[in-house]
Amino acid sequence: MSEPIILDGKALSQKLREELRKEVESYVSAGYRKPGLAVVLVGDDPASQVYVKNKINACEKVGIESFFYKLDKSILTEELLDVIAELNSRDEIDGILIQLPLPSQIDQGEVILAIHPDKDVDGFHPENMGKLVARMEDGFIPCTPLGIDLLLKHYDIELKGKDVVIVGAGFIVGRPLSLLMLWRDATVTVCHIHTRDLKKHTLGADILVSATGVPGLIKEDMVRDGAIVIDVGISKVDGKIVGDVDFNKVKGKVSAITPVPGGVGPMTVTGLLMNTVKSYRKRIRTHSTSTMKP
Ligand SMILES: Nc1nc2c(c(=O)[nH]1)N[C@@H](CN(C=O)c1ccc(C(=O)N[C@@H](CCC(=O)O)C(=O)O)cc1)CN2
Repeated sequence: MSEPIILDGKALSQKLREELRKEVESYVSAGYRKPGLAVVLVGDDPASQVYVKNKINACEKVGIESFFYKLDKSILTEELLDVIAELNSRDEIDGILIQLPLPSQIDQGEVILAIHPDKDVDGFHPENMGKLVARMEDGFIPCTPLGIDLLLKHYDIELKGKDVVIVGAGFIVGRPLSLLMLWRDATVTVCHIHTRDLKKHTLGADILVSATGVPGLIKEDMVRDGAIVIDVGISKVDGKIVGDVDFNKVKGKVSAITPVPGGVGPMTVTGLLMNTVKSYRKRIRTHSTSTMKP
């Protein structure tokens, strides 16, 4: 097999973020306020701290103002709901991001329901998940599925009629991605912890997506010759960031593959920026008198 195409999420992110930066700049030059994103981190999980820092830095580069809330790990659901109610009511905030996972005493479902669907730039609120099912363009698509879709589109990878196999049925990636791939007219299989013969399914994939966080789960003999492999996993092994896919062996068999790092991860952050600007565009159109600079 010849060398695979490396699906470079870092390079595509740079291009898309530059386009967003120019768009934001044009609104601000026309007298509008900057877009605003509230970033809420509860507790001190080291990986979450890194992701939040990356998101805040990325916001700054495209001209989105971020409002950072660092809350104590012992905070109660009701206290977090109060913070969200305040963020829902603030005009200068277009998007609310609650970094997941939350500490175990917090009711994650209640928290997601409390975010106003128009500011739910993570796309996790049932109204936005419903819009994904209903194929309504005005909803927010969760950031990792959105990032994967943009990456596939950029590399002209056709989805219609393709067999897409997703390993991992989590709330953040696997489940919403399955809906998005259906929207794109793919034939979708979702494998999970109770799947009996994982290899039987993965070998049937034209496009294989793994989102489990189990390093090295996807081995060479589980991938069909010429398949496209999207690795969403991020784990640390011996101080190195690795994905779910045994990259060095699998890359010899496939036609295209995402690296870790530098593949889906940066596209997740780009998806968040795109959703925030999408919310901003809509909100400055509907509240243009109150959002114009004096
Ligand atoms: N509210 C949310 N919480 C979480 C989400 C989410 O979409 N919304 N997704 C994941 C983590 N995540 C975003 O928050 C995320 C993970 C990884 C990356 C990334 O850029 N990874 C880099 C490597 C970064 C490193 O140095 O560790 C890469 O792959 O190149 C961005 C975002 C869980 N929580």
